[in-house]
Amino acid sequence: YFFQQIDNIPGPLKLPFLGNILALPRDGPGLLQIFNVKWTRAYGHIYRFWRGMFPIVNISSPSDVEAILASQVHINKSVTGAFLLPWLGDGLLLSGGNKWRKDRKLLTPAFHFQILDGFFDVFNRNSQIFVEQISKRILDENEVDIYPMTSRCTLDIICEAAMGIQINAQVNYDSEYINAIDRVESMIQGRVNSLLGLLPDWIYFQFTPHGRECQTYLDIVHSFTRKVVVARKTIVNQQVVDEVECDSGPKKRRAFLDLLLESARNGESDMSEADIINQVDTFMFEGHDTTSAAVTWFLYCMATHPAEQQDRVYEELYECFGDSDRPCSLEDLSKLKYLECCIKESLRRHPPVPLIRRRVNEDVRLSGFNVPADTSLGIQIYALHRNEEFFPDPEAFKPERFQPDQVIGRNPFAYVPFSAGPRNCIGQKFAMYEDKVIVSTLLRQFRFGIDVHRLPIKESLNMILKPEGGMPLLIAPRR
Ligand code: HEM
Repeated sequence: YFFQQIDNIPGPLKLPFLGNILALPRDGPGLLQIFNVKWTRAYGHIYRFWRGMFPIVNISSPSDVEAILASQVHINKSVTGAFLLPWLGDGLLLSGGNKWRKDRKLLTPAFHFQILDGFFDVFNRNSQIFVEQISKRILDENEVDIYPMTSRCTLDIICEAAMGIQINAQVNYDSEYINAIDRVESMIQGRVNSLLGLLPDWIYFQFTPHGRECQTYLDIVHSFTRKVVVARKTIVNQQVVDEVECDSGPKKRRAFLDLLLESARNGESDMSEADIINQVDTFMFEGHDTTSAAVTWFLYCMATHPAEQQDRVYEELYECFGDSDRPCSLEDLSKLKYLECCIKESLRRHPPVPLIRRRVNEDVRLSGFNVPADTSLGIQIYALHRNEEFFPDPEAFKPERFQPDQVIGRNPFAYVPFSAGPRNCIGQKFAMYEDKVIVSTLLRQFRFGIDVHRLPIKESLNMILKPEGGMPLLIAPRR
């Protein structure tokens, strides 16, 4: 019954046992094209393919996306999420059922509006260091690959804001952790879409060179996060907790990690040390790699549209800040309406999370097909955001699509860069504030351009949508 229902859904011809695995390209740009462009054009907004004997159904129409994301039933991750377990464990991103519900409830207060207000000094200080690093680099480099720099800036921010630890990755540039994360991500992606994905973990990690190399990088990542937890635990045990001024007077800023450590210490949660480390691995990854991709693609959009959109954003910033170098506040952000439209349009064209994975918990009808329980689903945000019915001329960068009058009446599930429904991004507000502070600080100081011979920069399908080969930009000081 299961196989028959799946094969009712259109999709590419499959081979016995191997399914379509041999048709999948090895490289990220190739994978992005085949899933989001080639197969979506050939078979429509719902299609199936076979990873060996395991079927995967990819969807990209707003009504199907709504049926899954808005549901309280289909909240578990698909079996392909299991490939991430050796890295992230069952932290918030991968856990399911009651564990996920309990953890989500515990962690939500760490991202409350009033708490986020207290992080502006962290956002501003690190953005300023970013400006200083760029200023140094442009003294003797024509082009600057901005991507590794944004990764270090966002890593510094998540470590300080959420973990309460300063690691100064922007200044001490050689970050073994960032390099290891890059390798782990692309090796996992390489495994999922190749014959290696058909091997169980114990064979893959012990007996294949690919698996052994991946394990080396996983060890680097885990030893880094363990150090972060140990360092913060020492501080929390000494009762040294940062204080910040909030509207309602001085308030304790409870770094996300403090919340985990304190609730475990006071017996308010049953989180073991291993559980805490899984959450830290999850938030360190989700909290820095996504925002760094968002900032990088935004700067790409500005660099490729210098005269119209970039100048208009600068004028808006100038109106708000004039010539001053003062830090950016929450109140300033509410005035930067055009900047917000540009950020949203950049998140549409280049969604940092291009694919969400779910397991269907009970039979569901999608686009007229019965999709049986236990099917692995891929929600293709990248293809969804390029649906011409909702976004005509989808490849064009048109920030006006997000002006209030244009948004009215648009299906809210046509645009979901932060996902939606009960398992939406817990860090959405944090990410938007951080993104706005970083890019507004950079654009107040520099004008961004790009050598036309570099165009287009290819997008690579990984867990995060990354620029293939980096993001070399031409950067000139404004003043
Ligand atoms: C522009 C930046 C960001 C984007 C585009 C983004 C996008 C997303 C998306 C699409 C999901 C759903 C993933 C899925 O269901 O598989 C998600 C989940 C999540 N995000 Fe983000 N994210 C961003 C920033 C952040 C930040 C800054 C944090 C932490 C501080 C964070 C933490 C998480 C966590 C923990 C989840 C899992 C939530 C759950 O399943 O309950 N994200 N994010």
